[in-house]
Amino acid sequence: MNFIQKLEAQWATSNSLLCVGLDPDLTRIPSHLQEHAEPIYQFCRAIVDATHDVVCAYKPQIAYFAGAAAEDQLQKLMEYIRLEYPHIPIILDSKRGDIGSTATMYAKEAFDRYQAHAVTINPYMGRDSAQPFLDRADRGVVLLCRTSNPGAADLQDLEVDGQPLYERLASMIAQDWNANGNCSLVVGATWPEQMRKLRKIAGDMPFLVPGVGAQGGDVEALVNAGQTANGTGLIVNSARGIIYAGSGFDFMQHARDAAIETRNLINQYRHQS
Ligand SMILES: O=C(O)c1cc(=O)[nH]c(=O)n1[C@@H]1O[C@H](COP(=O)(O)O)[C@@H](O)[C@H]1O
Repeated sequence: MNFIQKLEAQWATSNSLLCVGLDPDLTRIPSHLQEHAEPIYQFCRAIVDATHDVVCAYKPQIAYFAGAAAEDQLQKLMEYIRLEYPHIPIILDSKRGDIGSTATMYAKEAFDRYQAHAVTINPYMGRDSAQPFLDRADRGVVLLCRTSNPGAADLQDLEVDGQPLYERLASMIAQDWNANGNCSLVVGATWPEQMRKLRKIAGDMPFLVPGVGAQGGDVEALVNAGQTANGTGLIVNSARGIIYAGSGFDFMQHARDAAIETRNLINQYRHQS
């Protein structure tokens, strides 16, 4: 089963388009976990156990692990999820992008070392920088297109022959780079208008949509703009809004409640398949 098939199966069985972002900041992890030998792993594992039946995917962000010299805890977490919840796709968020020979090593890192089902990459270095990832037909390649941050327009909206660069990129990916059918696009929740146009360009290609919760994206607007005809097509990511919903001994329950609330809000605006 390739990444897209796995995602489609999980969309259907979970009835959820919610992806919980695993961005474990040591300064925000509940104090009772701080003394543990592996606080980041313990925190993320508890969040996963509390939300596994509410999500379509998990997205660990590598910087939160690498910045704390805790890549071993990321590896352990990925193993845990694969073993306990093998049906849930894991998208490793590492936004890699480099010349082909180095990109080959980054693909190895994501798909062989961490055994991620999919990885985020930055495609703005061009096709050859994405190729080592695209060649792994069984894995997903999630390419930055129109990002959620306030500065997204600075470069991504520059016009090329009268069309914004991010739209050109989306067409290129849909018509050419997606030969193995393993591509998805990152489209920020904060830009529903742009998302609507991208949905027309990209057909049913899945969109990873960060920016709800802490970044304030409008769930109704994004679901209306980005869902496909069967009411799927979206991996709606929220990290801080869910994982830090509570900070005491019962942080898992608060995370679960926040995840259920976000899933239900998303579902409210979905077409019925
Ligand atoms: O690739 C991403 O996941 C990503 C792309 C983007 O355009 N904006 C964005 O926020 N992200 C990531 O999505 C997560 C958002 O986290 P919260 O704002 O806490 O929900 C972070 O891990 C970001 O690195």
